[in-house]
Amino acid sequence: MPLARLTGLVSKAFLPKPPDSIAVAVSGGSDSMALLHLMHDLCDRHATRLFAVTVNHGLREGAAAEARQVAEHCAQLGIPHETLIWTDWDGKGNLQAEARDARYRRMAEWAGSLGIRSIVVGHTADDQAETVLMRLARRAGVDGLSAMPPRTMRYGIDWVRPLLSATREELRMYLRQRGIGWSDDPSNDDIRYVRIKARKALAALQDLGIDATGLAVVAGQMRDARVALDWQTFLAARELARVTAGAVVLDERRLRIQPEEIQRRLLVRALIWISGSDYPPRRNAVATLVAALRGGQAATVDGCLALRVGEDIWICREHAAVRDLRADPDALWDGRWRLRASDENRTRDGLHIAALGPEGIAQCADWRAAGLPLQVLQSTPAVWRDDTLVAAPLAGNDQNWHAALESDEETFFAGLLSH
Ligand SMILES: Nc1ncnc2c1ncn2[C@@H]1O[C@H](COP(=O)(O)OP(=O)(O)OP(=O)(O)O)[C@@H](O)[C@H]1O
Repeated sequence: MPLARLTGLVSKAFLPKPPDSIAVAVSGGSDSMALLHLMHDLCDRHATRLFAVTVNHGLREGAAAEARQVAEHCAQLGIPHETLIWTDWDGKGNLQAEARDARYRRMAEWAGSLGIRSIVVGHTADDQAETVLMRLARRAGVDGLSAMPPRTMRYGIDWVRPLLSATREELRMYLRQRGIGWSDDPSNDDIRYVRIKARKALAALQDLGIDATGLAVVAGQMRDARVALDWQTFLAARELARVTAGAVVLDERRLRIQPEEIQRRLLVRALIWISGSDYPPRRNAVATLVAALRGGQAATVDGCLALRVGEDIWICREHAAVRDLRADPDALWDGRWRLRASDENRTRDGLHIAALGPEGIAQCADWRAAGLPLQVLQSTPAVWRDDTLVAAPLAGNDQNWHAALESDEETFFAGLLSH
């Protein structure tokens, strides 16, 4: 009897009880229609206000009619429903990915305007298994194979996926038992999409006894392994890492005795924290960087520079990656530095901030007194008037200006645990 199990899955996702108001994202397909009903029952029991939302991407004939059907269905259940229209695609990039991203953004904006902080989505064990297969094809490691998490914070919304261990068939059985219909998206049969290829491959793997539930369990275990690795990386970082002048400094001898995966994770997190990138650098790029450092060489990746200085490895911004940046002196510089003048009355006209770079060092006679490696100092912010250096706070040449990181050492350490 699937009902009790499915009811249990949605209540478990919101223990001890759901928030006062919550939204469910309904495409009109079987997964999200089942989710709509399961959430309706749950919210009824807890007097939670449930809202529903559908995004019409306008990409298929029939999309508007499907959205209308969802709206009518919600009206019968007494659930306020909104259809959001997405017509902004500029023809660039991957349509599927663009549509997904736009969908999440639009739904987040809509929820924010109603004061809703959580949106429930209907990803299933089948979606999870397809994701695992696609990631295997891309030679993913523990992180990639952990597939979709049960919750994600994105665009200020807590996205909840309570059905990750339920199969599509289970949900369809639930709908049939209740006499509820759903729409079938014809693109779900379009073999040009990698996801649909993975779906077909999954069907073929049944003969080997590999099914969606089994692969979803693997994804869950990978997620646990990932959390354990993140903790191990965090504890290692506390032992051997520190932040100085916006750079991450690693004690090379202590780093070397860590398992390779921990070394890699620590380097990756340092690179992400410094570059501000949303994505980790490619595996090959990190492997090349590790090899270079072992050989005592410096290497660059994603606008960052890693170099060996005595017993330490310094990872800093590559000054050339930010040297052309021009901003007003009060702006956030390179996504993480904020400059302040102690004398607020001094004129700022004609000033801009750019990396100190070799040109700045050339105008900074006693930069060595700062005790920082040359390359690190070059990547720090400096105040300029045209080509003339006005202040280089980290080189200590003008006491009137101070530079502070918006994202400090604690943020770096916390970032090691938040994935
Ligand atoms: N157009 C949409 N409008 C609102 N929510 C959507 C939309 N498309 C997807 N979602 C949400 O994201 C979840 C997963 O999306 P996915 O693309 O895997 O689903 P689908 O195959 O389009 O539909 P379903 O999961 O309902 O069968 C859906 O279950 C639903 O909660």
